[in-house]
Amino acid sequence: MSKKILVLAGDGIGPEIVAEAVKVLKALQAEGAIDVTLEEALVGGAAYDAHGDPLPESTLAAAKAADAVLLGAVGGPKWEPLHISKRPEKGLLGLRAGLGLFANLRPAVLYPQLAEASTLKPEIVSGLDIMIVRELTGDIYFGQPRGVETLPSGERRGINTMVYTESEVERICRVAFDIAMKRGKKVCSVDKANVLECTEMWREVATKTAADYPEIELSHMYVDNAAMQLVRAPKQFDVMVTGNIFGDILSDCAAMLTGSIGMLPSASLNEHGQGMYEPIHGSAPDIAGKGVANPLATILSVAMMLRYSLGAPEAAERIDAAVSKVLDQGLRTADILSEGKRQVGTAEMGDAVVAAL
Ligand SMILES: NC(=O)C1=CN([C@@H]2O[C@H](COP(=O)(O)OP(=O)(O)OC[C@H]3O[C@@H](n4cnc5c(N)ncnc54)[C@H](O)[C@@H]3O)[C@@H](O)[C@H]2O)C=CC1
Ligand SMILES: CC(C)CC(=O)C(=O)O
Ligand SMILES: [Mg+2]
Repeated sequence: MSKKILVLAGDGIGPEIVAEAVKVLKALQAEGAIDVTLEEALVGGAAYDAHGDPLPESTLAAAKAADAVLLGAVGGPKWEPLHISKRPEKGLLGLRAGLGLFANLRPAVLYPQLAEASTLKPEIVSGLDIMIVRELTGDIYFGQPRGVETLPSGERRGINTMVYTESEVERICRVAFDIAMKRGKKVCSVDKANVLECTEMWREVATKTAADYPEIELSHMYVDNAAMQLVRAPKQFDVMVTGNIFGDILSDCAAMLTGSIGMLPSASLNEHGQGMYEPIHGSAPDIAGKGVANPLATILSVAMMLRYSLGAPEAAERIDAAVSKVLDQGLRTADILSEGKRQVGTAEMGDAVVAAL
């Protein structure tokens, strides 16, 4: 039975990097390694331009009907003047909420070939393999009340609210504990329990949930310390579990441990195993249209898709191996270029991965 993949290229570098990931999918399809049907739709700024809505009903319906969604990125300066309800980012958040994608998995792995591309000393990052588990449908990104009001004095007041229920915290912690059971059995829960009551509850629920996982070594860390520790000694971490906004920030921070944000894939899963797969970076308007963006995070997101949602682990392994092989060949996009390596553009990097499958 052919698996349906909805392809949402989005804005900025999104179409460029998604085109390379689609090349990989089509190559595997052509040799019969996978059986997938690709459908395209608009999301983000591209959808707003065409339909006046960053997440048209037709796109959300197609996403709900798909076995998996591949998303490039959304956003850009063109749409920044829009009311926030029409911003491209609302399309992305609407997909996450609409599909119930509460569990965002962000692996930060340093390929040995990129040790010199990291801004940190090789001995600090070599062998790095962290999984950041980010809760994706709660927190201040979705909390109410929110917005900007005008006070009687005439000045404006902006408000956003960090909100979590015990069940939302328990649910994401169980995802993290289950993942850790297949890794190093260590979970660091990141919060700001010394200031924010919401995350004080987070810490209590994480501790309570861990009682069901006696083999898991659970620790807790305040988010400011966690950001520093990620740079100081990142290999102390196995699995990190945290809320939406802290996970957003810490995963970009972790990106630089791997050499570039252009290397980090992600999987966003709901309770039914359906997922949306996207690089953790954005639409990179500063390099959009130049053909220089690194497509590897998006290609590695396809490997996560094949592993987590499409039941094709062998094909996923082939993609991971092909990426490693291309790096062994010395090919580098500008963001991961180092002395003695050959610079290639987005399309050439995608072609090289296809040839290495
Ligand atoms: N999932 C999504 O769709 C996300 C969307 N955004 C949106 O993207 C737009 C730009 O946001 P920024 O803060 O600039 O973040 P960004 O992640 O797009 O770019 C940050 C920096 O990383 C570089 N970069 C990102 N991806 C790269 C790649 N694959 N290869 C080489 N270099 C890469 C960019 O050139 C830029 O210098 C905004 O509209 C923002 O809202 C931001 C984050 C995630
Ligand atoms: C619109 C943003 C929440 C996207 C983002 O920064 C992310 O998901 O990492
Ligand atoms: Mg982010």
